[in-house]
Amino acid sequence: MSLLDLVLPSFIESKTTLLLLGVVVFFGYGVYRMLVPPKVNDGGVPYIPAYKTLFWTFKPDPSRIDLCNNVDVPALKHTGIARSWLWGRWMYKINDAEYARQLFLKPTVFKKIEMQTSLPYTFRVYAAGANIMSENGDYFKAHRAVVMPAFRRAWPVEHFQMHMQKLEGLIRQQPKQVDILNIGRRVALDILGHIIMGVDFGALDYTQGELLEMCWDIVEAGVEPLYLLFPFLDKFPMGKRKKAFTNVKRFHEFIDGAIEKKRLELQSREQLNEEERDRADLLTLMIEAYEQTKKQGAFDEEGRLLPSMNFEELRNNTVVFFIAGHDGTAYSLCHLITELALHPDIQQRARDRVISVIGDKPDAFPTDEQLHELADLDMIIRESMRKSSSASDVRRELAEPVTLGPYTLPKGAWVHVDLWAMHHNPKHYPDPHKFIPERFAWSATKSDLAEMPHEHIPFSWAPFSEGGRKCMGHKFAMIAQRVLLITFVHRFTWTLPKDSPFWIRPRTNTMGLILPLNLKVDFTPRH
Ligand code: HEM
Repeated sequence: MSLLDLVLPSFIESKTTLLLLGVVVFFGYGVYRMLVPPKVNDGGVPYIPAYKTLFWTFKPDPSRIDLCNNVDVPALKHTGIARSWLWGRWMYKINDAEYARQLFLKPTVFKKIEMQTSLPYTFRVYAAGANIMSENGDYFKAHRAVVMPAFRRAWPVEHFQMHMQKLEGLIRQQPKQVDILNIGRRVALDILGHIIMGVDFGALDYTQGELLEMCWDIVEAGVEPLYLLFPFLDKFPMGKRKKAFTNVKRFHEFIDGAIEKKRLELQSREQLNEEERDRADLLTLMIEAYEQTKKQGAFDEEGRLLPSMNFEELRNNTVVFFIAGHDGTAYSLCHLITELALHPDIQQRARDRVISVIGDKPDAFPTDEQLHELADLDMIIRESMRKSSSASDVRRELAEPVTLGPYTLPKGAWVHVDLWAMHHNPKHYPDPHKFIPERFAWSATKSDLAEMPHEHIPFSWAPFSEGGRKCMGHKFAMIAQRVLLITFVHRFTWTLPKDSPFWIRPRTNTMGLILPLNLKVDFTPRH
């Protein structure tokens, strides 16, 4: 009789030991799967060891640029594609614009990942359920029929003026060591509250504290790297995470109330005219389109009747506008301020240009025409969004096998364009770590595609994604950044404190939407 025969029976008899053994096998298999990706007949796509991603994600003092430089760009250098561990699974990561082009332009093959079926228990699904961002095919078209009319509009400067004045006042009160993330989030929330729902969140006035806290708690929970890497943890929300789930419930109630109020207002009045439409908030326009499609149905390009959207989905889309819109806008503003603090010469050139158009009176603010005339400032914004894209990636699921260069990826695989790695791919952008707005000089002209120089590779700049599923708020987000840039260079000069760690490299989180960590800036009023 061997030693094993003696030990094993008594070992197995104990239920606790068996349970423990089960847990060890379960987690052991999980760890093994993280270290060794399952074999796939894809033509030999290389893989990035998961421990590397984990190390650069969770190391103290993290930075997305470190993850990009030390893991993504070297791994993708020769192939433009590699397998990577994210969202609790292996997926394909790409940073070659030619591969990205296929993903952007073939939405029926590179489908949106329907989170509510693939990872139904996650915070993201709890917060935003089925919405325009997550749907495919006819369901996406049904959402688009209701959402799109809200975005077919102009964005007059009057939408921004009051918020910019408040922001200016706030900085003037205490111009040194300004916490940029904090003010970026405040201004984004107030602007978005205004344009999405016509609600004043009072973020720049430091009023409405509870509502604000609730929104920020949700926003923070959405970019928590631990849950982005290991989504199964959302099955057991505890502590801070549990509080975030509760806050989502309260936020839903708040939005439901606002929708109901607006519906009643709309019922008691005539249809909106053109001028009212340009001033109306997105929710009002969306409810108008929703009521119309409920009465008359929504149809696709071939005249086929589309499924109808329900009330909950109307709310989900409002939540998505807040989550996607607030974070993207806030963090892009932060990155823009950082780049101009690091590059005083470019800051001054922008200032000279702005003064040449709007003058230098202390309260000068651009008119709509002047805003249009200053479109050439977008090259600074574009370069900032290239160097520090607030969205770090764009993910899709394959509806059928796809060939990318020498590789064939199987049906069902998840593929994501790593925007950071693509925007720092030296093949597309020589000296990718340098801030050179002139790379985008061609984009200042009206017919930008016609003016695009041959060396600029189409689709290599995609902070808003591209193709049929490009960000619906992209025009608004570009204008918001232009207005902020104009206001800031006109009213202030600014720099980083001497001891700022950002002089050496930016400190940011590493997954999801990318935001600066502990960034402080010193402002000096010009008037
Ligand atoms: C600088 C700010 C912003 C950035 C960087 C940004 C980025 C993005 C990106 C990368 C996507 C594509 C996601 C994907 O394909 O998986 C997207 C989609 C979307 N964004 Fe934005 N966004 C910004 C602002 C906004 C704003 C202000 C709104 C609305 C108020 C908005 C609404 C949307 C919507 C509705 C979609 C879904 C489009 C679709 O799936 O067809 N975004 N955004």
